[in-house]
Amino acid sequence: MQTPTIKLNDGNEIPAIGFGTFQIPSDGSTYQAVKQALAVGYRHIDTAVAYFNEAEVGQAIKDSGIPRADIWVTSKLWLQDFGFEAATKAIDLSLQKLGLDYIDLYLIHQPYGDVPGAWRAMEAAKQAGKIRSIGVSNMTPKIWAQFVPEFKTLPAVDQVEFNPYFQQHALRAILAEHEVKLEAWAPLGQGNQSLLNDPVITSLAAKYGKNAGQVILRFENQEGIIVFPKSVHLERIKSNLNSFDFELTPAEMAQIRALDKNQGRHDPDAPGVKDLLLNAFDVHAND
Ligand SMILES: NC(=O)C1=CN([C@@H]2O[C@H](COP(=O)(O)OP(=O)(O)OC[C@H]3O[C@@H](n4cnc5c(N)ncnc54)[C@H](OP(=O)(O)O)[C@@H]3O)[C@@H](O)[C@H]2O)C=CC1
Ligand SMILES: O=C(O)C(=O)[C@@H](O)[C@H](O)C(=O)CO
Repeated sequence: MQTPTIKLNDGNEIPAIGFGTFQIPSDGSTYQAVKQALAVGYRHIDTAVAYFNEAEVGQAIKDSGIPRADIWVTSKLWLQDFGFEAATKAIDLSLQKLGLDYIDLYLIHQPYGDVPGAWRAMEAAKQAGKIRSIGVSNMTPKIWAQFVPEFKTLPAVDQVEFNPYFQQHALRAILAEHEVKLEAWAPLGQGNQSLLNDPVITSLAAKYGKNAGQVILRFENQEGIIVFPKSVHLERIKSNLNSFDFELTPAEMAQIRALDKNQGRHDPDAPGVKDLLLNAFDVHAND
């Protein structure tokens, strides 16, 4: 099954659904999950240097036998590598770990510190053909206003937390103005049971003969949002992808829109968040 694509503001077409790899360990599990995802039809993989699993992602892609041009690969620059020179080196290192000649989409993973220097390095890498599209992640309206007006190139995406309980209306208005696509991280609320068991979601699932995850992903897709749910279970890997063969009506979309609680698990504007993240993910710990 061919998955739909979404056109970015730089002209590239990204598969609307991909496979997320956060918290899948590098003990063979990432290799196995990505291999299974590709085998069942995913053509878009989301990874990051801070997930410590780029090498297994790259190996699974290589061993899949699928032509490189048919797979969209996203990776991300972590906080220790901001600034022009460090970012330039980090991009080459990610390419090396992935075993790829180019990355389709590369993101500023967390927007703190020398973001302008990192962005210039990403623009240069794009120019050099090492990256096809560049974007940002975890930019709130406040952080967007701090950095993006000075960027020479507009980001193609902002990858932020999004699910029916956290619909990011203020940010979406800004992104729409610039034709920047929203990518949803944690599109299933990281398995949030109250969301998955919400009566609005479960009643629609029963109506369409789908599961709750499929209804949530379909809602997000119909909102024009790019998703990449993560799972290490083959049945879920398959069912999450199989969420494009039914259509929610405008009234049903309105019902899910009404579930918004503007409630996320992560607040990028919170004081001290940069240090918390740096402590949690030290990408040079083993250098
Ligand atoms: N830019 C950023 O800062 C961030 C980016 N991301 C990216 O976004 C991706 C997706 O977000 P993620 O945080 O993984 O969260 P998701 O919303 O994709 O949820 C993943 C969790 O939900 C469970 N799950 C998967 N499918 C189903 C289903 N159909 N029904 C019920 N439970 C299900 C999984 O369990 P199991 O594996 O056991 O099936 C896992 O525990 C990440 O993997 C990563 O690539 C994520 C966080 C932050
Ligand atoms: O998973 C990611 O990509 C992250 O950046 C995480 O750090 C995420 O933002 C988080 O765990 C916040 O609490």
